[in-house]
Amino acid sequence: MIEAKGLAMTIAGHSILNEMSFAMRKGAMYGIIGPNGAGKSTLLRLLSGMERPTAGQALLEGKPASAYKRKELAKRVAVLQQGGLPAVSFTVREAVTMGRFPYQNWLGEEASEGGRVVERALRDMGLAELQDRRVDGLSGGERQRVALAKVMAQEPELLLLDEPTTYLDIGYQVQLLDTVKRWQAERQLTVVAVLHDLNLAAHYCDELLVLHGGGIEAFGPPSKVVQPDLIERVFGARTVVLPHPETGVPQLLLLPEVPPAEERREEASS
Ligand SMILES: Nc1ncnc2c1ncn2[C@@H]1O[C@H](COP(=O)(O)OP(=O)(O)OP(=O)(O)O)[C@@H](O)[C@H]1O
Repeated sequence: MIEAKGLAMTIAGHSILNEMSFAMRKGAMYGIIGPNGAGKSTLLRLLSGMERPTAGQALLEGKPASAYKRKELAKRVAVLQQGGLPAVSFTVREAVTMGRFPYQNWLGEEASEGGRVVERALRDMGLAELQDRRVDGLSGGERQRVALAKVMAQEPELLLLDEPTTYLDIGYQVQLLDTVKRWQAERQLTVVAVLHDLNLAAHYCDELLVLHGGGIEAFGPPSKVVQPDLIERVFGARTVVLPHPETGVPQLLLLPEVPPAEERREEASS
């Protein structure tokens, strides 16, 4: 589905991504992880065709994104950018319906199919009750759910998500990723998500691509990648990795250098 061949990006004279090559298969979910500034969003923009690499190629189904016509590309690839939707004055339903633009004629019309897809996207993201509210009056988390419903209304084959759980409380983080995962399974959707929460990444992603120092530090299933030595090398954070008691998925616990607050209070009072 996706193939990076010698993909490299230099911005303002700084090499952000060195030549990297990898392949991602159709219907799987991938997490891109790495420290701040590692080039995760840059890589996502290169995969989507929003930016051109300085060297190499990002291929979608064997063709560079630039070889697709705009609407044809939009039927295949949807991108949820960092920060989601801006505070626009459209209603929630109108904003989600905009996701249907690749299927509309020049008058903005399409066959009845579109209405059903929009209904489902609104329902899946828990937005049915908010559908007549204006987007600029919503909270950051509500807007993020509208942004995801809009990209899903686009019915893409490849969904690129840049930190989709930003602004969401833990309940909605899980709801959003559960929904994406169900879509992935039902529709053979390929998902590539930049995720900062490594525990969520380990739970939801089939494979994790770790960016560090301009290159790929590791690429593989969470059980191989989520290891304390790799996490310390890449993020400079000490951790303990334990299997989740119910799922067995590797989960990280942070090991800060300062002892817990409660312990410090007890020491001070004794
Ligand atoms: N237009 C630009 N001009 C100059 N530098 C840029 C530009 N876009 C990105 N960069 C730099 O490229 C590097 C990678 O940025 P990118 O946003 O891809 O990182 P990231 O891994 O997504 O970071 P974060 O986790 O903080 O969101 C950063 O050092 C950033 O400052």
